[in-house]
Parts: sequence; C-alpha cells; structure tokens
Amino acid sequence: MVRKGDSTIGIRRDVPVHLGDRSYTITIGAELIASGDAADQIAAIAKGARAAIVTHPNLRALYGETLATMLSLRGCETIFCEVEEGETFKHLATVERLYHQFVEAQLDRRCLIIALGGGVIGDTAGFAAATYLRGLRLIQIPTTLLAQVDASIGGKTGVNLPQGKNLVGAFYQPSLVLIDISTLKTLPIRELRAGLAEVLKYGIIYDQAFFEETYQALPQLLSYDVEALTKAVARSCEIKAEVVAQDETEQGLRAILNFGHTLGHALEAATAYERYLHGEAVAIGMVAAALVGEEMGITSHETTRQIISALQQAGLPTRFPSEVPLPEVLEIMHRDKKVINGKTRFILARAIGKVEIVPDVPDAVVQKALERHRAGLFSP
Ligand SMILES: NC(=O)c1ccc[n+]([C@@H]2O[C@H](COP(=O)([O-])OP(=O)(O)OC[C@H]3O[C@@H](n4cnc5c(N)ncnc54)[C@H](O)[C@@H]3O)[C@@H](O)[C@H]2O)c1
Ligand SMILES: O=C(O)C(=O)C[C@@H](O)[C@H](O)[C@H](O)COP(=O)(O)O
Ligand SMILES: [Zn+2]
Repeated sequence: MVRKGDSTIGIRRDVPVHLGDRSYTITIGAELIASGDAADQIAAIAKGARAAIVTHPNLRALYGETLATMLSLRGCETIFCEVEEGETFKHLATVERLYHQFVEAQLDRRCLIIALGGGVIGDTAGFAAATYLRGLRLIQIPTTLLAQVDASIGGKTGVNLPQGKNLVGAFYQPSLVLIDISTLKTLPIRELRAGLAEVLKYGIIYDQAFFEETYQALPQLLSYDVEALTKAVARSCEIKAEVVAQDETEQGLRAILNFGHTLGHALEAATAYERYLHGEAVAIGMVAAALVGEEMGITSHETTRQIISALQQAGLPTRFPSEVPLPEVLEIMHRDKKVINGKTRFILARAIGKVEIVPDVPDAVVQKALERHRAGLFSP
C-alpha cells in the first residue's frame, strides 16, 4: 500500500508480512524518526509500557535520542541499552550483557525491545527479546541498507559461535518494522555496497526484472538517492515477505534466501568475522554458488557473467581470497544449517530470477568449483 504524506514526510510504503497471529507491517519512508511517525506507531502498541532501545553510542546520538524524545512526548518512556558495534560482538556475551541491563531496568513482560541499528544489533537484540522472560515484544528499526532489506524482516534472530555463523538463535517475529530511509544518509559507502549484495540476491533468486532495474539504478543507489533507495528497499521487503509468509521456519522455500550464504558464512567464520562484511562475503558466495551451478549443469556461463558483472558494478568483491585455506572453508561449510544427513543443500541459479534447492551436490563438485573460484578461472 502506498500512502502519501505531506511534503516533509513524502511517500510511505506499507508492506504486510502475513503470518497469521504473528503478522506485522513493514513501514518504509523518509524521516520516519524525525517526523514522529515511528514514535506514533510504537506508542500505539506500547500502550503506556516502557521500551528499551538497544543501540550503540553513535546511533544513539544520530537517531536514538530523537526517537526517545518523540516517544516520551507520546507517553512511552525509554531506557537505552548500549552494545558495541560490529560482527565480532554478535555473540552470546553481548546477549548476556543485554540480559543484565534488562534486569537492572526492571523490564517486565509488557515492555518493548527496540533494535535500532544494523543487522548485528537486530539479530542480537532480537535474540535477547526472544529469550528474556521467554519473550518481550520486539520492534526493528534497521539503519543499514542490509538490515532494511533483509535482517529486520522474517524473524531470524541469533548470534555467531567461533565455529560458525548464527549457530545459536530463534525464529522470533517482530511486532513492527520501521524503515527510515533517511538514516542511510550517514551510512558509510562500504556498508551501502554490502547491502546491495542482498538487494541483488533478491533479483537473482526471485525477480529477473528487479535484478535488471537494480543493475540500471546502481549509479543512483550508490549516490544515496532517496527515491531509488526507497524503491529498492520496498521491492526487497515485498520479496522477503512473500517468501517468509510461505515458509516461516525454513522447511523448504525459505532456503532460497540463503543463496550465496553457504560459502559466504564459511568465509566470515574462517576469517574470524573480521575481514568481510556480511554482504561482501555473500557477494563472493553468490559467485561460488554460480560456479557450483555451472559444474552441476544448472547455471549457464552467461548467468554467472551477469551475476559477477552486477556485483562488480556495485563495488563488491567477487574473488575467493587466496590466503584462506580451502579445506578449512569446506569443513565449516559442513556445519551449515542447510546440511541434512551430512549433505549440504545448495541453492543454485537456473537463470536470473529462478533458483533451485539442490539437496545432493557431491563434495567433489563443490571442491572443483571452489578450486576454480580460488584460481580466478571465472572471468566474465
Ligand atoms: N536475521 C536475518 O534474516 C539476517 C539477514 C541478513 C543479514 N543478517 C545479519 O546481519 C548482520 C550484518 O548486518 P549489517 O550489514 O547491517 O552490519 P552491522 O550491523 O555490523 O552494521 C554495519 C555498521 O554500520 C554502522 N551503522 C549502522 N547504521 C548506521 C547509520 N545509519 N549510519 C552510520 N553508521 C551506521 C554500525 O554501527 C556498524 O558499524 C550479519 O550478522 C548478518 O548475519 C541477518
Ligand atoms: O532470512 C533468511 O532466511 C535468510 O537466509 C536471509 C540471509 O540473508 C541472512 O543472512 C540470514 O541470517 C541467514 O540465516 P542462516 O539461517 O543461514 O544463518
Ligand atoms: Zn544474508
């Protein structure tokens, strides 16, 4: 649904996520926080209860204080729970620190948790919300492109272990997702590019026309054009909402959202979550998936070429890092959540816009594709 506000508020888009009694709305628009629109929606569900805003100091100063003031004006009192930023802090110690802050603030079961930040904060605060007192209501206010198009939607919450990404977690749907496109104006360009990896992923797995549109719009997207960003975020949210509504807990279809993640997650873990941003690792992983698809006779060389070309135009890495040992990566891939009976299911591209879940890709095929990837034998 498109709602037109006044000139300062601009176009608002509401995307529903249909999940029975766990349904919720994703609201997308510019200046949602500063206009008070986000606070209106939160206050309407808080009904006088307090809210804990989980964020880190920079985002607190940039957006959190305004949000807290707007909420206070609407009768919703807030406390801040600060966490450190970055993937290396997406672990159980951070969740435990949050629990202690929740106890200290005497949060009760009516209180809300507001995750204000990127996917790391969304996943970590989301997991804390899912588990503290066996579940407090959660509101996602994502402030990176990646979290706006992906991490804030669909209810996957959790943290990493040294052995692998997101190995501890819960499916726990938010009550609201509020996407303020204006927060992207302060996002560093490397983070914006990382978000584009997941945007391009949606085109590859689900919507060829969206892939083409995104490719054409890359110059505007990389210039932080609000209209282009709003369009890309809205279509990404629609696709994720459609997939999640059909398969909330990843019994089948939802695994397509994991395109590029089998290698991507392994690379993140193999480099101690320090070298790559999630979106960068997924970009390299999508090339790996295309090469595995080629070995399986599912993906054409032309499809691989299109994927690599779009990722490179977005300024994303596509090469397998030569210094990361292949055996280690293969071992971590065997711990992927898509492994069943020792077999890694792969998401492979039949064409741009159409992927398949392939349950029985032999290890030797994966190894061959990754050796080719590592040797750089895949130039478009
Ligand atoms: N739950 C899911 O479905 C899902 C989906 C995709 C990714 N993820 C997870 O999301 C995480 C990656 O999230 P991310 O890419 O948002 O990274 P992130 O959360 O680490 O944020 C990136 C950086 O940008 C900063 N930042 C955030 N918003 C900002 C803003 N508006 N202005 C300036 N700086 C800002 C953060 O402080 C951080 O340093 C990974 O852990 C990944 O596994 C989860
Ligand atoms: O929402 C999903 O489902 C996804 O797979 C989206 C991914 O982009 C995301 O990185 C997710 O966190 C991966 O989940 P995991 O179950 O593979 O850890
Ligand atoms: Zn991802």
